[in-house]
Amino acid sequence: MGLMNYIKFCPFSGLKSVENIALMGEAPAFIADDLQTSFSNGLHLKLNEFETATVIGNKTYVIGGISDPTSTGVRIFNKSTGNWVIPTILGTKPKAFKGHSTILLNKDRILIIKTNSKSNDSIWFLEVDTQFVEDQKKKFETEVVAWSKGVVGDAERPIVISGPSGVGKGTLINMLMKEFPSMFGFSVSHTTRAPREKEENGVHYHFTNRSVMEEEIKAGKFLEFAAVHGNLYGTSVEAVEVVADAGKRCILDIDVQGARSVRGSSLEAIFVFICPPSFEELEKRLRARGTETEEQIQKRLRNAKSELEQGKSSGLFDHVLVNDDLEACYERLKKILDLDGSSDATLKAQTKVFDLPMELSLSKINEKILINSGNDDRRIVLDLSSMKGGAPGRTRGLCMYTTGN
Ligand SMILES: Nc1nc2c(ncn2[C@@H]2O[C@H](COP(=O)(O)OP(=O)(O)O)[C@@H](O)[C@H]2O)c(=O)[nH]1
Ligand SMILES: Nc1ncnc2c1ncn2[C@@H]1O[C@H](COP(=O)(O)OP(=O)(O)O)[C@@H](O)[C@H]1O
Repeated sequence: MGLMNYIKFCPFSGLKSVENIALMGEAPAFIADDLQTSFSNGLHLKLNEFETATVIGNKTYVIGGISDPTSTGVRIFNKSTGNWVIPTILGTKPKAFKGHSTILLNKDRILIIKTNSKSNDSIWFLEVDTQFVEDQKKKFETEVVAWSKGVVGDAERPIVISGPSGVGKGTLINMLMKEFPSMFGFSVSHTTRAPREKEENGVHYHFTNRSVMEEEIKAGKFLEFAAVHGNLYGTSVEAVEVVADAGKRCILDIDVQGARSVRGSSLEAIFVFICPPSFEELEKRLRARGTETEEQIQKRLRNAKSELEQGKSSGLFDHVLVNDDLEACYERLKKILDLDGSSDATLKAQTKVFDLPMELSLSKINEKILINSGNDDRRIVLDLSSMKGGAPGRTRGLCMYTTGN
């Protein structure tokens, strides 16, 4: 068997069946960092190169093979049934990586630190028993795990803007993006409605068709979705993550149903509802925009009545703004977002990026993870005390710094 190493565990009576399974693999094996943890489970699993095993109760989560695009990258060995399970994997998984170390947090998520990586792409969480994962297990009726990327720095809360068609949401969002280009990023939704003349695919919306979007919804690609004015609209997990990746604060222009779904998610957004000064003024703006047919305008106006009722009375929104005079409304919006008097230059995030070592080991002291490098005196600390968010979005509020040389 040459290179074949085993992670060896106390030879309990259940060992035999597990050993058979372990022998099925062909690739050279590798001893995981969390050997000690695995020992306590009484198992005898063979791991492939670059795989790690983390034990939670009766289940051993084997993470790795992520450099192989055909692999799902996560498999679970259930000690009580003696079976391997390939789970449904949600969230955006990390791009191909090889070496990594893992440590278990609160029995509900595994922290994964990639070796030989940049600090801004080194921290990942595999959620195995969080509220989100539990909800999805009921929905999919399978084992479910969910990836969430760890984001260093106290990323500002995303902003959800809702309001009836023609009230001025897009206009206000454009003003924010223009004045604070490095601070805000727009969550580009998917929609089945036809593009308007000046709309660009991938910029204003990802234009798609209903059957494709329904498939993607089933596959768990969307953070939320809703049928609005006869079309499907939805925010993909990726739309929000792209903005977070760019270090920006995410703005979502979504309807009241979508706002309700986001309220129930881990996104921890600020919810703003925009109202017109009157129904007549709303109708005037919608007609003046000239982007809809008469029939579509009538439908939007009918829907506006219930949207306005829900927006004002549901308690869903943190702030309700009347868009009477545009400039005055914009100033009030900036005040809500703590932007009055701030310039874009001073707001630009300055998070220092550094390299993580080729080899590393992890230990945990209270809310701090110590990342020890094999070769140098440098010690990297990951502080989880302000951790928030999580799958299907990012895990935010992390702090990572180096000590020593
Ligand atoms: N739930 C949900 N609503 C969305 C999304 N994207 C856009 N909407 C809402 O869909 C409605 C119609 O949008 P649109 O067709 O662009 O028309 P407009 O509001 O008149 O500019 C608006 O209330 C948007 O806020 C989304 O991803 N999810
Ligand atoms: N405060 C305002 N006063 C007058 N017209 C406005 C105001 N805000 C927006 N508009 C105009 O109303 C129309 C609808 O605005 P838009 O931003 O497209 O609305 P929404 O995105 O909410 O559907 C646009 O032609 C826009 O220029």
